[in-house]
Amino acid sequence: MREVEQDKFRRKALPVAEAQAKIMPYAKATDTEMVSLPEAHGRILAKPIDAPHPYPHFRRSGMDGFAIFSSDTTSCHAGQPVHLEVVDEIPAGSVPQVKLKPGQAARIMTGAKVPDEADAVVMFEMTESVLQEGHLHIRLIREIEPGKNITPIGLELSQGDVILEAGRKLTAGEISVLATFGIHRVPVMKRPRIAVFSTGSELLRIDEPLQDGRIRNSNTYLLYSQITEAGGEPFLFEAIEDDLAKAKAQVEAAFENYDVVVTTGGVSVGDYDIMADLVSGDSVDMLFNKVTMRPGSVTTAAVKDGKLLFALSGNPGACFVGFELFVRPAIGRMMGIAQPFLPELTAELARSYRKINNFTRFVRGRLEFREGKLYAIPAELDESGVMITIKDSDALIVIPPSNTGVEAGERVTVLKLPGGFHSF
Ligand SMILES: Nc1nc2c(c(=O)[nH]1)N[C@H]1C(S)=C(S)[C@@H](COP(=O)(O)OP(=O)(O)OC[C@H]3O[C@@H](n4cnc5c(N)ncnc54)[C@H](O)[C@@H]3O)O[C@H]1N2
Ligand code: MOO
Repeated sequence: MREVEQDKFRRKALPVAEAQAKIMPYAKATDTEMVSLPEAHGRILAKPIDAPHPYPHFRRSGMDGFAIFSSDTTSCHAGQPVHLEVVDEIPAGSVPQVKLKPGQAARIMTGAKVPDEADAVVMFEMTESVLQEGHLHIRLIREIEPGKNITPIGLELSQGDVILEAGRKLTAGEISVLATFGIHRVPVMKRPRIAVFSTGSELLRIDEPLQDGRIRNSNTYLLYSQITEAGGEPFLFEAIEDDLAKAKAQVEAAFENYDVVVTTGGVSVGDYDIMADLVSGDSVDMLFNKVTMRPGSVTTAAVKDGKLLFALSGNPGACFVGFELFVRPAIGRMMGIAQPFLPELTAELARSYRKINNFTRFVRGRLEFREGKLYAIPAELDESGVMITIKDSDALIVIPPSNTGVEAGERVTVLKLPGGFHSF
C-alpha cells in the first residue's frame, strides 16, 4: 500500500473550533475596489465612512402647513383665535424669500427649508384661511409649541460622525445612507474568487439524462449558491473524474488564478478518494483532514502557496455543513467581516434527538417562535447523504457528543443559517 493511502486511515480529528482556528490565519484580506452605489449592494465596506455634512443640513418642515412664530399662538384658543398674515410660499427645494416677522406666516411644503426666524410649522388641517383687507391670513385656535414639525439640523447625524464602519455588509439601510451623503462611488472589498470542483466519476452534468448508477452533480450548484451568498465569486469547473494526476493538475492550475479552491467528494478512505491522496502529497500543506463533527467528519483543509484549499465531503449534507463552518468564515474574514461565523442562538429542542454521537452533530433544522420562545425542530432526514431537507433548514442544531442524545425540552445551541426563517 502506498504511503499516502495509509495516511488516509491515520487521521487526527480536530474539534471544529480548533480546525477553524487553523484556517483563519490563511484567510488573507482581499484588495479593495471602488464600485458604483447600486453595485455596492451586498458588498463589504472596505473603509469607514464619515458624514461629510450634518443630516439634515437645513431645518426641514415635516408637514405641509405654515411656518410661524410659536410665540404668536400663546394663549390662543377657540374663543381667542389668532390671525397671521401669509407672506411667503416655500415649496420643497426652495429657500424662503421673505424674512418673517411676528404676526406673519409662510406657506411651506413637507421637506422645504423653514425660515430661520420661524420656530414651528402648523399643519394645514389646523388652520383656516381668511381674507382680511385683501390679504390672505390664517386663523389658528390652538397653541403651537416651539419646534413643532421642524426637523433640526443634524437630527440624524452630525458632520464627522462615523456613518458606517469598515467590514459592514451594505444592504438597503446602508445604501440609502450612502446615497444621502452623496457617496456614489463606494470602497468595497474585492470578492474572493473561488474555484469549485466536484470530484467523482459517478457525476453527471445537470443537463445530462439519468444513467444507472450515476447521479447529477448537485454539490457544485449548492456551493455556487453558498459562495455567492457568503460574498465570494464562484467559478465552476467541470467535475473531475477519480484520477489523482488529473485532479492534481486541475487543482494546481486553479491556484494560479483563484484565491481559494473548494472541492467536494473523494476525501474519505475509498479506493478512488483522490482528494485525500492529493492533500497527503507534498504539493500542499495539510491543515487537517478530520474534524470531530458529523456530518462532514472527513472535511479537509490544506494550504498551497498561502492559499486555502477546502476539500469538503461529497455527501451533500456534509458538503453543506462543511461550507458553513469552514469556507464561509474564511470568505468573511478575507473581506474583513468582524464576525464571520454563523451567529449562535439558544433554543429549546422541540423533538428529542436520540442518535448516539461520538462527535458533535450539526443537525439541520427549522426554527420556530411560539409565544415568544424559540424552538429548534430537527429535520426528519438528516443523514449526511440526504440532500432534500437542506432546503427547509434555517439553522444547524448543535448536538454535543452523547450516549443518549438530547431530550425534547432541553436547551440547545443553534447556528443560524443565512436568510429568513422558513416558518414565517
Ligand atoms: N469505510 C469508510 N467509508 C466511509 C467513511 C469512513 O469513515 N469509512 N466515511 C463516510 C462518511 S461519514 C462520508 S461523509 C463519506 C465521505 O465521502 P467523500 O467525501 O469521500 O465523498 P464521495 O465518496 O466522493 O461521495 C459521497 C457521496 O456523495 C455523493 N456525491 C459526491 N459528489 C457529489 C456531487 N457533486 N453532487 C451530489 N452528490 C455527490 C457520492 O455519489 C456519494 O454518494 O464517506 C463515507 N464512507
Ligand atoms: O463525515 Mo460524514 O459526513 O460524517 O457523515
